Amino acid sequence: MEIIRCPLQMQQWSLAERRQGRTIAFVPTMGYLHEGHLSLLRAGRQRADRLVLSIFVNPTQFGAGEDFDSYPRDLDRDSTLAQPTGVDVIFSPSAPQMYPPGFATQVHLSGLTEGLCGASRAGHFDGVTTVVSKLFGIVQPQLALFGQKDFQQLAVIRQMTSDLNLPIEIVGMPIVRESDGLAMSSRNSYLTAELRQQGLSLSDALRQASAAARQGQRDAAVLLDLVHRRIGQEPAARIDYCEICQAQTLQPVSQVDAQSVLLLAVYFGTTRLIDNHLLLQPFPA
Ligand SMILES: Nc1ncnc2c1ncn2[C@@H]1O[C@H](COP(=O)(O)OP(=O)(O)OP(=O)(O)O)[C@@H](O)[C@H]1O
Ligand SMILES: CC(C)(CO)[C@@H](O)C(=O)[O-]
Ligand code: BAL
Repeated sequence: MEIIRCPLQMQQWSLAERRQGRTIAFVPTMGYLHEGHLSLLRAGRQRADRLVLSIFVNPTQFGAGEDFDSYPRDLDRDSTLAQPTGVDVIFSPSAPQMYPPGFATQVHLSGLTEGLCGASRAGHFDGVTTVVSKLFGIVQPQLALFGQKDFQQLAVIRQMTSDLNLPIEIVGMPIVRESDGLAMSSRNSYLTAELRQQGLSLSDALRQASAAARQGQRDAAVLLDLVHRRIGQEPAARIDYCEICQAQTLQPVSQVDAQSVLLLAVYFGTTRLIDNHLLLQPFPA
């Protein structure tokens, strides 16, 4: 496994592999790896000849006052975790290598980016679409894998890839959870034991709403009320958003059907956690 820091060197590596007729799968991350990331890597390993992981805490997708400075970073730890999955290259550039003086381009997607995380994190998705466009240009993958935990991000990347005619297959992967249901996230490392316990209310609320929907309750307002009441039991919880949306358009719905997804973002103290579930699918045990 090689660690490459220079974008040009990464691109040359990829172009050489492609000239040899080899396919490249790509998993973009911000590092501090957990089983969610590793599941993407294992799936990528099975689907292509070469596997590239990027680790880059992208400053442009963090707003003022967000956790860019405190975001966990540990490349040695990440290398140790990534190696057994069969990663060929970890691409880990610095911010000045990605955004040298004079950098002036922004990729902006309208519509899908406007609600949910886009509404509460101004400029976030411009940062994501711009950096992912750059990473795609540098890594030159045929395939890129993203987690459904970042449901809106996956929808945005799919549309961007289609709108820009990028010859890259976007693969969405299921949410990996801890045994008690908490969705894995690098940000879980911020939580005290007490806040982590309260954070379980996210998956618990999704589970309860899914059970109610599958038992026949299709009124979105009733299901959202159930979620508010469950999360409201936690003293440190502050709901950022709680919406039931159509999975492709991300527009709110009033009646639940097979395409309805319940999306949550909740602060526990200063830590913001996200989670979601397609309501009529059984919630994982
Ligand atoms: N629990 C998970 N299951 C599946 N995929 C995940 C999970 N958590 C993150 N991913 C995916 O890993 C990729 C990289 O995400 P990122 O590095 O931001 O990790 P994260 O743990 O979500 O961090 P954060 O704390 O920023 O939410 C994204 O495609 C994301 O959807
Ligand atoms: C896709 C991504 C790596 C872009 O910085 C990031 O948003 C993430 O980790 O989900
Ligand atoms: N997983 C999305 C990256 C972010 O929160 O900025």
